[in-house]
Amino acid sequence: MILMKDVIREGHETLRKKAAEVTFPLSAENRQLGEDLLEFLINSQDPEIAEKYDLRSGIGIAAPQVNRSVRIFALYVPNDHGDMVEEIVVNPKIVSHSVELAYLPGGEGCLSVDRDVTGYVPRPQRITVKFFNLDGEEKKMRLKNLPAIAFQHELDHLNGVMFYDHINKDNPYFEVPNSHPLE
Ligand SMILES: Cc1nc(NNC(=O)[C@H](CC2CCCC2)CN(O)CO)c(F)c(N2CCN3CCOC[C@@H]3C2)n1
Ligand code: NI
Repeated sequence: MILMKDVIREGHETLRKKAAEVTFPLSAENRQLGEDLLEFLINSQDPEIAEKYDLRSGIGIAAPQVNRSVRIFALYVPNDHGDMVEEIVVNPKIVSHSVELAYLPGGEGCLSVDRDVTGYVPRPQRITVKFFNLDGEEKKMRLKNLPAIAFQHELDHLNGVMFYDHINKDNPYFEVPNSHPLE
């Protein structure tokens, strides 16, 4: 199982690399990696397991964060209806996105960042994405609000981008035009 000791922290060069696409059929290790990433999120949201193994709670985690520079991440995040978006995402692409932006009023954090970095991270509020599952089947999905923000945060990790790269340097709480806080 993935533990916090396996999560690399800012300053590690892998976090700033562009991760490589994977080919199908997946190697046993890449399949196992995808499963381990999702298992970490589920464990991290279970109060007993999280406490027992000292896990920080997560709704997303990307392979580069455990020092594997491949285009795989996992999501385990509630949507607006409280249903869990539970996905192992391989070779993702955003195919279209809304003009409207959204941001978390409390800002974002990151399992690879051991400090509070304040400020709004404006991202498209709605996205249409394509990716493959572990079996190489292509999936197309429309996401909005928290699942959309999480997907984009994880996709950033595959491109060596950290959430604070998006924060306005001059005014971290700048209300980007046409952006809405997610309550
Ligand atoms: C917003 C939030 N961020 C949590 N952590 N940070 C993360 O997931 C980082 C990724 C997120 C940061 C902003 C968008 C993506 C990890 N990142 O570094 C991966 O690249 C949470 F844990 C969390 N929730 C709300 C839902 N709750 C359901 C019940 O269980 C607890 C859970 C807590 N919401
Ligand atoms: Ni992160």
